[in-house]
Amino acid sequence: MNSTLQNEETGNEARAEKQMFVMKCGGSTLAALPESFFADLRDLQSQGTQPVIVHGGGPAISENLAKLGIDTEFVNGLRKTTEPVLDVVEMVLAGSINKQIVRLIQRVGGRALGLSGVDGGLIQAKPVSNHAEIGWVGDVTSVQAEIIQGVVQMGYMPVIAPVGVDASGQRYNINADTAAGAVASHLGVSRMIVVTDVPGIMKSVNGEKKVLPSVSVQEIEDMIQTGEIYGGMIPKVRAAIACIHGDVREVVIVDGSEPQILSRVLQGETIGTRIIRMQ
Ligand SMILES: Nc1ncnc2c1ncn2[C@@H]1O[C@H](COP(=O)(O)OP(=O)(O)O)[C@@H](O)[C@H]1O
Ligand SMILES: CC(=O)N[C@@H](CCC(=O)OP(=O)(O)O)C(=O)O
Repeated sequence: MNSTLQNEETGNEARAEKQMFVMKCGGSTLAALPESFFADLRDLQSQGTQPVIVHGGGPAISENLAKLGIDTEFVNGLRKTTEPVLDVVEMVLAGSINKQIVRLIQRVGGRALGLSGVDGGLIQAKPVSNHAEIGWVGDVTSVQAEIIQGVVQMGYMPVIAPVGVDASGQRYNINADTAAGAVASHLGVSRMIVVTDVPGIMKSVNGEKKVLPSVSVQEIEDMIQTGEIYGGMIPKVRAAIACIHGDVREVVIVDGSEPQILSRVLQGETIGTRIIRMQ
């Protein structure tokens, strides 16, 4: 191949990657997301700003475990995952929730392709350090970014369920915020948008709850210490801190019920909470 052409193609590929962003949506929000949210995703896709979706589904997992009479427990925000729990996690995340999101995108005319971290070995994982205590919960060791790039090049929006796998074929339950942060880092996107059920990180100021427009890593650590950041917000901020060290410039936490929230964030509107890398 002539070298100018090769450079042009490499340049095009690099530009295409820059135009991707990772969007994580949590189980707490999924049911409440309006049709316009999916229309916004479709419009971004058709305009060439490619969304890569990583989703959760914690409440649906808990509901199904309860129906089956399987006890469930969280340790520091992570679900204790025994073998029977792992079966339900995979069934719900890679099955019903993943397909529900794909259908919602297709219903508004978007093109989506669902896959879990097991498919093609997309999300490689290893046991967390406290494996003996919490079972088959995984930490991400690597992400096969070329699978995501290939899906995008075929014209589909990847919709990824956070189930990981290792070389021996063992499955792992991975917190969706953690998985999304790892996907963002390995893809080298500049932005991750975390869609949840609150308008951002909130703090009480003179007895009034306010959304913080931006927070530093130190402020986050302080707010975890004081208990102002707790529960499901902890894995989000931890994933944000872990991923803003690489190519990722910012992580934005927003409320999915706000109209056209993704486009507005991508256009630079001051909305939600931005966790920005300090240079
Ligand atoms: N400082 C904070 N600001 C806003 N929400 C917080 C804060 N600390 C904890 N939270 C909790 O985090 C929740 C979002 O996490 P979670 O329920 O796990 O959502 P998701 O399903 O989107 O991952 C909020 O509904 C709120 O209860
Ligand atoms: C290890 C672990 O806790 N995994 C999560 C995976 C789903 C998830 O993270 O869903 P949300 O984004 O809706 O919370 C779980 O089992 O609930």
